[in-house]
Amino acid sequence: MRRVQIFDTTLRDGEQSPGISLSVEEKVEIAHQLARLKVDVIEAGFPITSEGDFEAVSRIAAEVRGPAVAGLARVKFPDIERAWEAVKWAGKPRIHTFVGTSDLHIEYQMRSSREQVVKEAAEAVRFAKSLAPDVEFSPMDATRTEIGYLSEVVAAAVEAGADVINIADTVGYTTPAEFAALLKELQQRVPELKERTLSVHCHDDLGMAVANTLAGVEAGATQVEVAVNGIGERAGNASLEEVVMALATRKDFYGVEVGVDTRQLANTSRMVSNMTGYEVPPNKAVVGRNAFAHESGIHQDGVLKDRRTFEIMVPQDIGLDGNNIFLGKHSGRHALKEAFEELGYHLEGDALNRAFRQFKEIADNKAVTAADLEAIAVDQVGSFEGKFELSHFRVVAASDRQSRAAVTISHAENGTYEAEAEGEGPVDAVFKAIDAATGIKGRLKEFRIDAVTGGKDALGEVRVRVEFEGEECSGRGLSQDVVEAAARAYVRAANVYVANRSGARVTQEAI
Ligand SMILES: CC(=O)SCCNC(=O)CCNC(=O)[C@H](O)C(C)(C)COP(=O)(O)OP(=O)(O)OC[C@H]1O[C@@H](n2cnc3c(N)ncnc32)[C@H](O)[C@@H]1OP(=O)(O)O
Ligand SMILES: CC(C)C(=O)C(=O)O
Ligand SMILES: [Mg+2]
Repeated sequence: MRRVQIFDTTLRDGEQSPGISLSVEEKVEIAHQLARLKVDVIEAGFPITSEGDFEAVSRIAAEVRGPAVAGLARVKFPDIERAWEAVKWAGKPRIHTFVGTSDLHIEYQMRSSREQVVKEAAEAVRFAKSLAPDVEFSPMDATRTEIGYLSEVVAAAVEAGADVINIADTVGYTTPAEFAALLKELQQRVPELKERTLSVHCHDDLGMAVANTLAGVEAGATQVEVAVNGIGERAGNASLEEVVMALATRKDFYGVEVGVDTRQLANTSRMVSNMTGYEVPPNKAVVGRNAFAHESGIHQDGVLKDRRTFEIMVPQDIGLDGNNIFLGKHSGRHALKEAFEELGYHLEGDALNRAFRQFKEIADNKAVTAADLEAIAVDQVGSFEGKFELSHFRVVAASDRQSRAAVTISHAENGTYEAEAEGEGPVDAVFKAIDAATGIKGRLKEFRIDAVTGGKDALGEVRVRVEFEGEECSGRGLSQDVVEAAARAYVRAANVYVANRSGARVTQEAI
Protein backbone atom coordinates (compact mmCIF):
# COMPACT_ATOMS: atom_id res chain seq x y z
CA MET A 1 0.00 0.00 0.00
CA ARG A 2 1.25 3.53 -0.87
CA ARG A 3 2.66 5.34 2.17
CA VAL A 4 1.86 9.06 2.59
CA GLN A 5 4.47 11.05 4.50
CA ILE A 6 3.24 13.56 7.05
CA PHE A 7 5.25 16.80 6.85
CA ASP A 8 4.39 18.94 9.84
CA THR A 9 4.79 22.70 9.46
CA THR A 10 3.30 23.78 12.81
CA LEU A 11 6.59 25.34 13.87
CA ARG A 12 7.15 27.21 10.59
CA ASP A 13 3.96 28.06 8.70
CA GLY A 14 1.90 27.48 11.88
CA GLU A 15 3.99 30.01 13.74
CA GLN A 16 3.25 32.54 10.97
CA SER A 17 -0.29 32.83 12.40
CA PRO A 18 -0.90 36.37 13.62
CA GLY A 19 -0.07 36.72 17.31
CA ILE A 20 1.79 33.42 17.67
CA SER A 21 5.38 33.68 18.77
CA LEU A 22 6.76 30.56 20.40
CA SER A 23 9.90 30.57 22.52
CA VAL A 24 12.77 28.24 21.65
CA GLU A 25 11.92 26.00 24.62
CA GLU A 26 8.30 25.75 23.54
CA LYS A 27 9.32 24.84 19.98
CA VAL A 28 11.66 22.12 21.21
CA GLU A 29 8.92 20.73 23.46
CA ILE A 30 6.40 20.69 20.58
CA ALA A 31 9.00 19.04 18.31
CA HIS A 32 9.51 16.24 20.86
CA GLN A 33 5.76 15.72 20.89
CA LEU A 34 5.66 15.66 17.06
CA ALA A 35 8.31 12.92 17.19
CA ARG A 36 6.10 10.97 19.62
CA LEU A 37 3.25 11.48 17.18
CA LYS A 38 5.61 9.94 14.59
CA VAL A 39 5.30 12.55 11.86
CA ASP A 40 7.79 11.97 9.04
CA VAL A 41 9.15 15.51 8.73
CA ILE A 42 9.21 18.45 11.12
CA GLU A 43 9.64 21.80 9.42
CA ALA A 44 11.25 23.48 12.40
CA GLY A 45 11.55 27.04 11.09
CA PHE A 46 13.06 29.50 8.66
CA PRO A 47 16.59 29.90 10.04
CA ILE A 48 17.66 33.11 8.25
CA THR A 49 14.73 35.07 9.69
CA SER A 50 16.06 35.52 13.25
CA GLU A 51 18.57 34.29 15.79
CA GLY A 52 15.66 32.72 17.69
CA ASP A 53 14.49 30.74 14.66
CA PHE A 54 18.04 29.61 13.92
CA GLU A 55 18.52 28.47 17.52
CA ALA A 56 15.18 26.64 17.57
CA VAL A 57 15.88 24.79 14.31
CA SER A 58 19.43 23.89 15.42
CA ARG A 59 18.25 22.59 18.79
CA ILE A 60 15.43 20.56 17.28
CA ALA A 61 17.86 19.12 14.70
CA ALA A 62 20.31 18.19 17.45
CA GLU A 63 17.85 16.92 20.06
CA VAL A 64 14.83 15.41 18.34
CA ARG A 65 15.27 11.99 16.83
CA GLY A 66 12.93 10.12 14.48
CA PRO A 67 11.49 12.56 11.96
CA ALA A 68 13.52 14.39 9.32
CA VAL A 69 14.09 18.05 10.25
CA ALA A 70 13.61 20.69 7.56
CA GLY A 71 14.60 24.34 7.48
CA LEU A 72 13.06 26.82 5.04
CA ALA A 73 15.08 29.06 2.71
CA ARG A 74 14.32 31.46 -0.14
CA VAL A 75 16.14 30.73 -3.38
CA LYS A 76 19.03 32.77 -2.01
CA PHE A 77 22.40 31.28 -1.17
CA PRO A 78 22.71 32.96 2.26
CA ASP A 79 19.27 31.59 3.24
CA ILE A 80 20.29 28.10 2.08
CA GLU A 81 23.62 28.23 3.92
CA ARG A 82 21.89 29.36 7.10
CA ALA A 83 19.25 26.64 6.78
CA TRP A 84 21.98 24.04 6.36
CA GLU A 85 23.93 25.35 9.37
CA ALA A 86 20.80 24.81 11.45
CA VAL A 87 19.54 21.45 10.15
CA LYS A 88 22.91 19.75 9.66
CA TRP A 89 22.78 18.28 13.19
CA ALA A 90 19.67 16.24 12.39
CA GLY A 91 19.70 12.49 11.77
CA LYS A 92 17.79 13.28 8.58
CA PRO A 93 18.36 16.91 7.57
CA ARG A 94 16.38 18.58 4.78
CA ILE A 95 16.64 22.00 3.13
CA HIS A 96 13.35 23.33 1.81
CA THR A 97 13.74 26.11 -0.72
CA PHE A 98 10.91 28.01 -2.40
CA VAL A 99 10.13 30.78 -4.85
CA GLY A 100 6.98 32.41 -6.22
CA THR A 101 6.18 31.17 -9.72
CA SER A 102 2.89 32.85 -10.63
CA ASP A 103 3.18 35.91 -12.86
CA LEU A 104 1.70 37.96 -10.02
CA HIS A 105 4.49 36.92 -7.68
CA ILE A 106 7.24 37.15 -10.30
CA GLU A 107 6.21 40.55 -11.55
CA TYR A 108 4.96 42.29 -8.42
CA GLN A 109 6.76 40.65 -5.51
CA MET A 110 10.04 39.52 -7.00
CA ARG A 111 10.14 42.21 -9.72
CA SER A 112 11.78 39.56 -11.84
CA SER A 113 11.09 37.53 -14.98
CA ARG A 114 10.08 33.92 -15.64
CA GLU A 115 13.53 33.19 -17.10
CA GLN A 116 15.31 34.61 -14.07
CA VAL A 117 13.11 32.74 -11.57
CA VAL A 118 13.55 29.36 -13.24
CA LYS A 119 17.32 29.95 -13.32
CA GLU A 120 17.45 30.98 -9.64
CA ALA A 121 15.28 28.02 -8.62
CA ALA A 122 17.59 25.54 -10.35
CA GLU A 123 20.73 27.19 -8.94
CA ALA A 124 19.26 27.21 -5.46
CA VAL A 125 18.33 23.53 -5.60
CA ARG A 126 21.77 22.63 -6.97
CA PHE A 127 23.48 24.59 -4.21
CA ALA A 128 21.21 23.12 -1.51
CA LYS A 129 21.91 19.65 -2.87
CA SER A 130 25.64 20.30 -2.59
CA LEU A 131 25.10 20.72 1.16
CA ALA A 132 22.20 18.50 2.15
CA PRO A 133 21.28 14.93 1.24
CA ASP A 134 17.60 15.80 1.02
CA VAL A 135 16.23 18.89 -0.75
CA GLU A 136 12.65 20.03 -1.19
CA PHE A 137 11.58 22.66 -3.70
CA SER A 138 8.28 24.54 -3.61
CA PRO A 139 6.89 26.67 -6.39
CA MET A 140 5.00 29.19 -4.26
CA ASP A 141 1.53 30.17 -5.56
CA ALA A 142 1.71 27.13 -7.85
CA THR A 143 -2.06 26.94 -8.21
CA ARG A 144 -2.12 30.38 -9.85
CA THR A 145 0.86 29.60 -12.05
CA GLU A 146 0.36 28.92 -15.75
CA ILE A 147 0.76 25.13 -16.14
CA GLY A 148 3.36 25.32 -18.92
CA TYR A 149 5.64 27.50 -16.83
CA LEU A 150 4.96 25.51 -13.64
CA SER A 151 6.06 22.36 -15.46
CA GLU A 152 9.19 24.13 -16.68
CA VAL A 153 10.18 25.22 -13.15
CA VAL A 154 9.40 21.82 -11.65
CA ALA A 155 11.39 20.04 -14.38
CA ALA A 156 14.34 22.38 -13.77
CA ALA A 157 14.21 21.74 -10.00
CA VAL A 158 14.04 17.97 -10.55
CA GLU A 159 16.94 18.15 -12.98
CA ALA A 160 18.93 20.17 -10.43
CA GLY A 161 18.44 17.38 -7.88
CA ALA A 162 15.30 18.17 -5.87
CA ASP A 163 14.12 15.09 -3.96
CA VAL A 164 10.70 16.51 -3.10
CA ILE A 165 8.50 18.79 -5.22
CA ASN A 166 5.87 20.53 -3.14
CA ILE A 167 2.93 22.08 -4.99
CA ALA A 168 1.72 24.98 -2.88
CA ASP A 169 -1.78 26.42 -2.91
CA THR A 170 -0.32 29.41 -1.12
CA VAL A 171 -3.44 31.55 -1.04
CA GLY A 172 -6.04 28.78 -0.66
CA TYR A 173 -7.44 29.46 -4.14
CA THR A 174 -7.88 26.07 -5.74
CA THR A 175 -10.72 23.54 -5.46
CA PRO A 176 -10.39 19.77 -4.99
CA ALA A 177 -11.26 18.81 -8.58
CA GLU A 178 -9.15 21.57 -10.07
CA PHE A 179 -6.16 20.70 -7.84
CA ALA A 180 -6.33 17.01 -8.72
CA ALA A 181 -6.43 17.86 -12.43
CA LEU A 182 -3.44 20.19 -12.05
CA LEU A 183 -1.39 17.53 -10.29
CA LYS A 184 -2.25 14.90 -12.86
CA GLU A 185 -1.30 17.17 -15.73
CA LEU A 186 1.94 18.13 -14.01
CA GLN A 187 2.87 14.47 -13.59
CA GLN A 188 2.18 13.89 -17.28
CA ARG A 189 4.25 16.88 -18.35
CA VAL A 190 7.15 16.07 -15.99
CA PRO A 191 7.42 12.24 -16.03
CA GLU A 192 10.63 12.42 -13.91
CA LEU A 193 8.34 13.28 -10.98
CA LYS A 194 7.69 9.55 -10.70
CA GLU A 195 11.13 9.15 -9.14
CA ARG A 196 10.58 12.04 -6.72
CA THR A 197 8.25 12.66 -3.83
CA LEU A 198 5.26 14.73 -4.89
CA SER A 199 3.96 16.86 -2.04
CA VAL A 200 1.04 19.26 -1.49
CA HIS A 201 0.77 22.30 0.77
CA CYS A 202 -2.72 23.79 1.03
CA HIS A 203 -4.10 26.86 2.78
CA ASP A 204 -7.59 27.32 4.12
CA ASP A 205 -8.67 30.72 2.80
CA LEU A 206 -11.86 29.23 1.30
CA GLY A 207 -12.15 26.44 3.87
CA MET A 208 -10.89 23.80 1.44
CA ALA A 209 -7.36 23.09 2.68
CA VAL A 210 -8.13 19.58 3.95
CA ALA A 211 -10.32 18.70 0.94
CA ASN A 212 -7.63 19.95 -1.45
CA THR A 213 -4.92 18.03 0.41
CA LEU A 214 -6.94 14.82 0.19
CA ALA A 215 -7.60 15.46 -3.50
CA GLY A 216 -3.83 15.80 -3.82
CA VAL A 217 -3.37 12.35 -2.29
CA GLU A 218 -5.93 10.90 -4.69
CA ALA A 219 -4.01 12.48 -7.55
CA GLY A 220 -0.74 10.85 -6.51
CA ALA A 221 0.85 13.01 -3.79
CA THR A 222 2.90 11.01 -1.32
CA GLN A 223 3.68 13.84 1.10
CA VAL A 224 1.16 16.22 2.69
CA GLU A 225 2.13 19.42 4.46
CA VAL A 226 -0.09 20.07 7.44
CA ALA A 227 -0.16 21.88 10.78
CA VAL A 228 -1.57 20.85 14.15
CA ASN A 229 -5.00 22.42 14.72
CA GLY A 230 -4.76 23.85 11.20
CA ILE A 231 -2.80 26.90 12.34
CA GLY A 232 -0.81 28.88 9.79
CA GLU A 233 -0.60 32.02 7.70
CA ARG A 234 -4.03 33.82 7.51
CA ALA A 235 -6.82 31.18 7.66
CA GLY A 236 -4.20 28.50 8.30
CA ASN A 237 -2.88 25.30 6.76
CA ALA A 238 -4.58 21.96 6.28
CA SER A 239 -5.12 20.51 9.74
CA LEU A 240 -2.83 17.59 10.54
CA GLU A 241 -5.37 15.73 12.65
CA GLU A 242 -8.14 16.04 10.05
CA VAL A 243 -5.98 14.87 7.16
CA VAL A 244 -4.50 12.00 9.17
CA MET A 245 -7.85 10.79 10.50
CA ALA A 246 -9.47 11.10 7.07
CA LEU A 247 -6.72 8.94 5.56
CA ALA A 248 -6.86 6.47 8.45
CA THR A 249 -10.65 6.26 8.79
CA ARG A 250 -11.21 6.08 5.04
CA LYS A 251 -8.29 3.82 4.23
CA ASP A 252 -10.83 1.77 2.27
CA PHE A 253 -11.29 4.75 -0.06
CA TYR A 254 -7.84 6.38 -0.22
CA GLY A 255 -5.88 3.13 -0.13
CA VAL A 256 -2.86 4.71 1.58
CA GLU A 257 -1.04 4.34 4.88
CA VAL A 258 0.31 6.91 7.31
CA GLY A 259 2.91 6.29 10.01
CA VAL A 260 1.38 8.59 12.61
CA ASP A 261 0.46 7.27 16.07
CA THR A 262 -3.07 8.67 16.08
CA ARG A 263 -3.36 8.12 19.86
CA GLN A 264 -1.05 11.11 20.30
CA LEU A 265 -3.35 13.47 18.37
CA ALA A 266 -5.37 14.79 21.31
CA ASN A 267 -2.27 15.48 23.45
CA THR A 268 -0.51 17.20 20.56
CA SER A 269 -3.51 19.34 19.75
CA ARG A 270 -3.87 20.48 23.38
CA MET A 271 -0.14 21.21 23.69
CA VAL A 272 -0.13 23.37 20.56
CA SER A 273 -3.29 25.15 21.65
CA ASN A 274 -1.93 25.81 25.15
CA MET A 275 1.41 27.07 23.91
CA THR A 276 0.14 29.21 21.06
CA GLY A 277 -2.91 30.54 22.89
CA TYR A 278 -4.99 29.56 19.81
CA GLU A 279 -8.06 27.82 21.15
CA VAL A 280 -9.57 24.80 19.42
CA PRO A 281 -13.23 25.51 18.55
CA PRO A 282 -15.58 23.06 20.36
CA ASN A 283 -17.01 21.80 17.08
CA LYS A 284 -13.62 21.35 15.37
CA ALA A 285 -13.36 18.00 13.57
CA VAL A 286 -11.40 15.27 15.39
CA VAL A 287 -10.00 17.30 18.32
CA GLY A 288 -12.82 19.71 19.25
CA ARG A 289 -14.32 18.92 22.66
CA ASN A 290 -17.66 18.06 21.02
CA ALA A 291 -16.14 15.79 18.37
CA PHE A 292 -17.36 12.73 20.28
CA ALA A 293 -20.26 14.31 22.20
CA HIS A 294 -23.80 13.32 21.36
CA GLU A 295 -26.48 15.83 22.36
CA SER A 296 -29.76 14.72 20.87
CA GLY A 297 -31.94 11.85 22.06
CA ILE A 298 -31.95 9.81 18.87
CA HIS A 299 -28.17 10.01 18.58
CA GLN A 300 -27.70 9.12 22.26
CA ASP A 301 -30.10 6.21 21.90
CA GLY A 302 -28.16 4.92 18.89
CA VAL A 303 -24.76 5.30 20.53
CA LEU A 304 -25.97 3.54 23.67
CA LYS A 305 -27.14 0.61 21.55
CA ASP A 306 -24.04 0.55 19.35
CA ARG A 307 -21.51 3.42 19.10
CA ARG A 308 -21.02 2.76 15.37
CA THR A 309 -24.54 4.08 14.63
CA PHE A 310 -23.34 7.66 15.04
CA GLU A 311 -19.55 7.44 15.44
CA ILE A 312 -17.08 6.82 12.64
CA MET A 313 -14.04 7.04 14.93
CA VAL A 314 -13.67 6.10 18.58
CA PRO A 315 -12.23 8.59 21.08
CA GLN A 316 -9.47 6.08 21.91
CA ASP A 317 -8.19 6.37 18.32
CA ILE A 318 -6.99 9.90 19.02
CA GLY A 319 -5.91 9.25 22.60
CA LEU A 320 -9.06 10.34 24.38
CA ASP A 321 -9.42 7.22 26.52
CA GLY A 322 -9.03 9.32 29.64
CA ASN A 323 -5.71 9.49 31.38
CA ASN A 324 -4.87 7.77 34.60
CA ILE A 325 -3.59 10.81 36.37
CA PHE A 326 -4.64 11.06 39.99
CA LEU A 327 -2.41 13.53 41.73
CA GLY A 328 -3.07 15.23 45.01
CA LYS A 329 -1.27 17.25 47.62
CA HIS A 330 0.56 14.15 48.86
CA SER A 331 2.11 13.35 45.48
CA GLY A 332 5.85 13.73 44.95
CA ARG A 333 8.14 14.92 42.16
CA HIS A 334 8.43 11.48 40.53
CA ALA A 335 4.68 11.10 40.17
CA LEU A 336 4.39 14.67 38.89
CA LYS A 337 7.17 14.15 36.33
CA GLU A 338 5.50 10.93 35.21
CA ALA A 339 2.14 12.69 34.85
CA PHE A 340 3.75 15.43 32.76
CA GLU A 341 5.36 12.76 30.54
CA GLU A 342 1.98 11.13 30.03
CA LEU A 343 0.66 14.47 28.81
CA GLY A 344 3.65 14.89 26.48
CA TYR A 345 5.78 17.34 28.53
CA HIS A 346 9.37 16.74 29.61
CA LEU A 347 10.19 18.81 32.66
CA GLU A 348 13.47 18.50 34.52
CA GLY A 349 15.72 20.40 36.89
CA ASP A 350 14.64 23.94 37.84
CA ALA A 351 11.57 23.84 35.63
CA LEU A 352 10.38 20.67 37.38
CA ASN A 353 11.08 22.17 40.80
CA ARG A 354 9.14 25.34 39.99
CA ALA A 355 6.30 23.26 38.54
CA PHE A 356 6.29 21.14 41.70
CA ARG A 357 5.96 24.22 43.95
CA GLN A 358 3.15 25.53 41.76
CA PHE A 359 1.45 22.13 41.81
CA LYS A 360 1.58 21.95 45.63
CA GLU A 361 0.10 25.43 46.00
CA ILE A 362 -2.79 24.43 43.75
CA ALA A 363 -3.24 20.96 45.25
CA ASP A 364 -3.61 22.56 48.68
CA ASN A 365 -6.76 24.29 47.48
CA LYS A 366 -8.38 22.07 44.89
CA ALA A 367 -8.37 18.76 43.05
CA VAL A 368 -5.71 18.97 40.33
CA THR A 369 -6.96 18.00 36.86
CA ALA A 370 -5.02 17.04 33.73
CA ALA A 371 -5.87 20.47 32.30
CA ASP A 372 -4.33 22.12 35.39
CA LEU A 373 -1.17 20.04 34.93
CA GLU A 374 -0.97 21.05 31.28
CA ALA A 375 -1.31 24.71 32.26
CA ILE A 376 1.46 24.32 34.86
CA ALA A 377 3.72 22.57 32.34
CA VAL A 378 3.17 25.22 29.67
CA ASP A 379 3.76 27.94 32.27
CA GLN A 380 7.14 26.44 33.11
CA VAL A 381 8.31 25.26 29.69
CA GLY A 382 7.85 28.59 27.99
CA SER A 383 8.55 30.97 30.81
CA PHE A 384 11.57 33.13 31.14
CA GLU A 385 12.52 33.58 34.79
CA GLY A 386 14.28 36.91 35.16
CA LYS A 387 15.60 38.99 38.00
CA PHE A 388 12.31 40.36 39.33
CA GLU A 389 9.88 38.19 41.24
CA LEU A 390 6.50 39.00 42.71
CA SER A 391 6.90 38.30 46.45
CA HIS A 392 3.65 39.66 47.77
CA PHE A 393 0.73 41.85 46.81
CA ARG A 394 -2.33 43.32 48.47
CA VAL A 395 -5.21 44.97 46.70
CA VAL A 396 -8.34 46.77 47.85
CA ALA A 397 -11.07 47.05 45.25
CA ALA A 398 -14.49 48.66 45.52
CA SER A 399 -17.15 49.69 43.02
CA ASP A 400 -17.35 53.30 44.26
CA ARG A 401 -13.68 54.31 44.31
CA GLN A 402 -10.33 53.63 42.76
CA SER A 403 -8.60 50.36 43.60
CA ARG A 404 -5.45 50.52 45.66
CA ALA A 405 -2.58 48.03 45.46
CA ALA A 406 0.66 47.45 47.32
CA VAL A 407 3.34 45.11 45.95
CA THR A 408 6.64 43.71 47.14
CA ILE A 409 8.99 42.75 44.33
CA SER A 410 12.23 40.97 45.02
CA HIS A 411 15.25 41.39 42.78
CA ALA A 412 17.81 38.59 42.41
CA GLU A 413 20.72 40.93 43.21
CA ASN A 414 19.33 44.12 44.74
CA GLY A 415 16.96 43.00 47.52
CA THR A 416 13.32 43.99 47.64
CA TYR A 417 11.29 46.92 46.42
CA GLU A 418 7.90 47.98 47.74
CA ALA A 419 5.42 50.37 46.17
CA GLU A 420 1.77 51.36 46.23
CA ALA A 421 -0.48 52.75 43.54
CA GLU A 422 -4.10 53.49 42.66
CA GLY A 423 -5.76 52.39 39.45
CA GLU A 424 -8.95 51.77 37.51
CA GLY A 425 -9.69 48.39 39.03
CA PRO A 426 -7.44 45.92 40.86
CA VAL A 427 -5.39 44.79 37.85
CA ASP A 428 -4.58 48.34 36.78
CA ALA A 429 -3.63 49.25 40.36
CA VAL A 430 -1.31 46.23 40.67
CA PHE A 431 0.34 46.95 37.31
CA LYS A 432 0.97 50.57 38.34
CA ALA A 433 2.40 49.43 41.69
CA ILE A 434 4.72 47.02 39.84
CA ASP A 435 5.85 49.88 37.56
CA ALA A 436 6.63 51.97 40.65
CA ALA A 437 8.47 49.12 42.38
CA THR A 438 10.61 48.11 39.39
CA GLY A 439 11.12 51.66 38.13
CA ILE A 440 10.14 50.57 34.59
CA LYS A 441 6.96 52.00 33.18
CA GLY A 442 4.91 49.70 31.00
CA ARG A 443 1.94 50.36 28.73
CA LEU A 444 -0.50 47.47 28.48
CA LYS A 445 -1.18 46.59 24.83
CA GLU A 446 -3.04 43.33 25.20
CA PHE A 447 -4.60 41.45 28.12
CA ARG A 448 -6.18 38.01 27.90
CA ILE A 449 -7.62 35.89 30.64
CA ASP A 450 -8.75 32.28 30.39
CA ALA A 451 -10.09 29.82 32.92
CA VAL A 452 -8.12 26.57 32.65
CA THR A 453 -11.06 24.41 33.77
CA GLY A 454 -14.66 25.09 34.74
CA GLY A 455 -15.78 25.77 38.31
CA LYS A 456 -15.25 28.56 40.82
CA ASP A 457 -11.88 27.16 41.87
CA ALA A 458 -10.51 27.09 38.30
CA LEU A 459 -6.98 28.29 37.63
CA GLY A 460 -6.85 31.61 35.82
CA GLU A 461 -4.29 32.02 33.03
CA VAL A 462 -3.40 35.56 32.05
CA ARG A 463 -1.35 36.59 29.01
CA VAL A 464 -0.19 40.17 28.60
CA ARG A 465 1.68 42.13 25.98
CA VAL A 466 3.27 45.26 27.41
CA GLU A 467 5.21 48.08 25.82
CA PHE A 468 8.25 49.23 27.79
CA GLU A 469 10.00 52.25 26.31
CA GLY A 470 8.91 51.34 22.78
CA GLU A 471 9.64 47.62 23.05
CA GLU A 472 6.81 45.10 23.26
CA CYS A 473 7.29 42.15 25.60
CA SER A 474 4.94 39.32 26.53
CA GLY A 475 4.33 37.43 29.74
CA ARG A 476 2.10 34.70 31.06
CA GLY A 477 0.90 34.05 34.62
CA LEU A 478 -1.04 31.28 36.27
CA SER A 479 -2.88 31.33 39.59
CA GLN A 480 -6.23 30.61 41.18
CA ASP A 481 -6.33 34.33 41.93
CA VAL A 482 -6.71 36.17 38.64
CA VAL A 483 -5.14 39.37 39.97
CA GLU A 484 -2.10 37.38 41.04
CA ALA A 485 -1.99 35.64 37.63
CA ALA A 486 -2.08 39.08 36.00
CA ALA A 487 0.67 40.41 38.29
CA ARG A 488 2.91 37.41 37.55
CA ALA A 489 2.36 37.82 33.80
CA TYR A 490 3.24 41.52 34.03
CA VAL A 491 6.41 40.88 36.05
CA ARG A 492 7.50 38.27 33.51
CA ALA A 493 7.03 40.74 30.67
CA ALA A 494 9.14 43.26 32.63
CA ASN A 495 11.83 40.59 33.11
CA VAL A 496 11.96 39.96 29.35
CA TYR A 497 12.39 43.69 28.78
CA VAL A 498 15.17 43.98 31.36
CA ALA A 499 17.01 40.99 29.89
CA ASN A 500 16.71 42.37 26.34
CA ARG A 501 17.91 45.80 27.49
CA SER A 502 20.96 44.27 29.09
CA GLY A 503 21.86 42.52 25.85
CA ALA A 504 20.69 39.01 26.79
CA ARG A 505 18.45 37.60 24.10
CA VAL A 506 15.06 36.34 25.14
CA THR A 507 12.72 34.82 22.59
CA GLN A 508 9.32 36.14 23.52
CA GLU A 509 6.50 34.08 24.89
CA ALA A 510 3.34 33.98 22.85
CA ILE A 511 0.39 35.96 24.09
C1 LIG B 1 4.21 31.53 1.67
C2 LIG B 1 5.15 31.61 2.83
O1 LIG B 1 4.80 31.18 3.90
S1 LIG B 1 6.65 32.30 2.60
C3 LIG B 1 7.41 32.34 4.14
C4 LIG B 1 6.96 33.53 4.91
N1 LIG B 1 7.74 33.62 6.09
C5 LIG B 1 8.39 34.71 6.43
O2 LIG B 1 8.34 35.73 5.75
C6 LIG B 1 9.20 34.63 7.69
C7 LIG B 1 9.48 35.96 8.34
N2 LIG B 1 10.15 36.86 7.42
C8 LIG B 1 11.20 37.64 7.76
O3 LIG B 1 11.71 37.61 8.86
C9 LIG B 1 11.71 38.56 6.69
O4 LIG B 1 10.70 38.73 5.71
C10 LIG B 1 13.01 38.02 6.02
C11 LIG B 1 14.13 38.00 7.04
C12 LIG B 1 12.79 36.62 5.41
C13 LIG B 1 13.44 38.94 4.87
O5 LIG B 1 13.47 40.25 5.37
P1 LIG B 1 13.93 41.47 4.42
O6 LIG B 1 15.24 41.15 3.82
O7 LIG B 1 13.81 42.70 5.24
O8 LIG B 1 12.90 41.48 3.20
P2 LIG B 1 11.31 41.70 3.20
O9 LIG B 1 10.65 40.68 4.05
O10 LIG B 1 10.93 43.10 3.46
O11 LIG B 1 11.00 41.40 1.65
C14 LIG B 1 11.18 40.11 1.13
C15 LIG B 1 12.27 40.09 0.06
O12 LIG B 1 12.52 38.72 -0.30
C16 LIG B 1 12.17 38.51 -1.68
N3 LIG B 1 11.65 37.18 -1.75
C17 LIG B 1 10.46 36.73 -1.27
N4 LIG B 1 10.37 35.41 -1.46
C18 LIG B 1 11.51 35.04 -2.05
C19 LIG B 1 12.01 33.81 -2.48
N5 LIG B 1 11.29 32.71 -2.27
N6 LIG B 1 13.23 33.74 -3.02
C20 LIG B 1 13.97 34.86 -3.20
N7 LIG B 1 13.55 36.07 -2.81
C21 LIG B 1 12.33 36.15 -2.24
C22 LIG B 1 11.20 39.63 -2.00
O13 LIG B 1 11.13 39.88 -3.35
C23 LIG B 1 11.83 40.78 -1.21
O14 LIG B 1 12.98 41.17 -1.91
P3 LIG B 1 13.41 42.74 -2.11
O15 LIG B 1 13.86 43.18 -0.78
O16 LIG B 1 14.53 42.66 -3.10
O17 LIG B 1 12.21 43.44 -2.62
C1 LIG C 1 6.91 28.14 1.73
C2 LIG C 1 5.69 27.69 1.00
C3 LIG C 1 5.66 26.21 0.79
C4 LIG C 1 4.45 28.10 1.70
O1 LIG C 1 4.33 28.09 2.91
C5 LIG C 1 3.30 28.43 0.86
O2 LIG C 1 3.48 28.60 -0.35
O3 LIG C 1 2.20 28.56 1.42
MG1 LIG D 1 2.22 28.14 3.49
